[in-house]
Amino acid sequence: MDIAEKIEEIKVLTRKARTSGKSIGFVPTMGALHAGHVSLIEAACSRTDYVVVSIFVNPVQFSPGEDLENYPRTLEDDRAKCQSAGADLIFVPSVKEMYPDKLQSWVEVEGQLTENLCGKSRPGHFRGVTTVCAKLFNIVMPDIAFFGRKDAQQAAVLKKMVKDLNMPLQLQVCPIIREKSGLAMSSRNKYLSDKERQDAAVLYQSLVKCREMVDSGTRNARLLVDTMRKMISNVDGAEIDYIQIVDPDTLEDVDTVEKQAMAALAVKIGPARLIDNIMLNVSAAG
Ligand SMILES: Nc1ncnc2c1ncn2[C@@H]1O[C@H](COP(=O)(O)OP(=O)(O)OP(=O)(O)O)[C@@H](O)[C@H]1O
Ligand SMILES: CC(C)(CO)[C@@H](O)C(=O)[O-]
Ligand code: BAL
Repeated sequence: MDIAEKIEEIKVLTRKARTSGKSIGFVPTMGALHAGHVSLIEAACSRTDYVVVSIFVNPVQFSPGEDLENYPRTLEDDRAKCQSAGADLIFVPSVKEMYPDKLQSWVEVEGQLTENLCGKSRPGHFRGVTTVCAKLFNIVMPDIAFFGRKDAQQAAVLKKMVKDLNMPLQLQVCPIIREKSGLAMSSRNKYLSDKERQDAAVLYQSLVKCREMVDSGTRNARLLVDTMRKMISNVDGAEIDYIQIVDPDTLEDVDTVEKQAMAALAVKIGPARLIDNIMLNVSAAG
């Protein structure tokens, strides 16, 4: 496995793989890798011949006051995880390498896709994500890029960017990997104390309850959200940012669950703002 800090090195190595007939898989990350990231690397290895992982804590997707400085950085451990998952190349650029001059060109997806859900409390966040992903896609030129469904809004926004701008790659969205308690794996779980980590299991429990209610016939989104809100509010100190039922493709709010929908939430538990979601399926008969 190679590790490179410079864009030029990545271009040379990926060109070599491409000219020898290999398909290129790409897993963009911000590091502090866990089993969720490993599952993306494994998916990439199973579908493509040469797998590139990027590790870059992208400053332009953080707002002032967010956790940019404190974001966990665990490069040695990350390198070992990439190697054992089967990656071929890790790209670890510096901020200077990615943003050598003041950035004047941005890629932005407009509308509810970026304004609803996390867009409300993280203005500018998705513009930072789409811009860095556009840059990374231009550097790596992958055939397939792999993203996790935990960040479902990010995946929906990036799909729209790729479609709107005819970017020559496919996106594959992979399942959420969870801890035993059901808590979605996340680099930010490192901020949680043992007690907070136990408390945070309520997020998935509330999503499962929501899905069970839909399975047994509840269609009213307000009732679903109220039930989840009550469960989460029982945890001392949990601060709800949002709990919403949305269309999984457009991310527009849904009042009545008549076709497939997504329950999504963001909740602060102690110092960590955590997100999670679940698909709600309505059978033709139901
Ligand atoms: N539990 C998970 N299961 C599957 N994919 C995941 C999981 N957690 C993160 N990913 C995916 O890994 C990729 C890189 O995400 P990132 O490095 O931000 O990790 P993260 O754990 O989501 O971190 P954060 O705590 O900052 O949200 C994204 O596509 C993200 O959706
Ligand atoms: C896609 C991404 C690597 C862009 O910085 C980041 O938002 C993430 O880790 O999900
Ligand atoms: N996992 C998405 C990156 C972020 O929260 O900034």
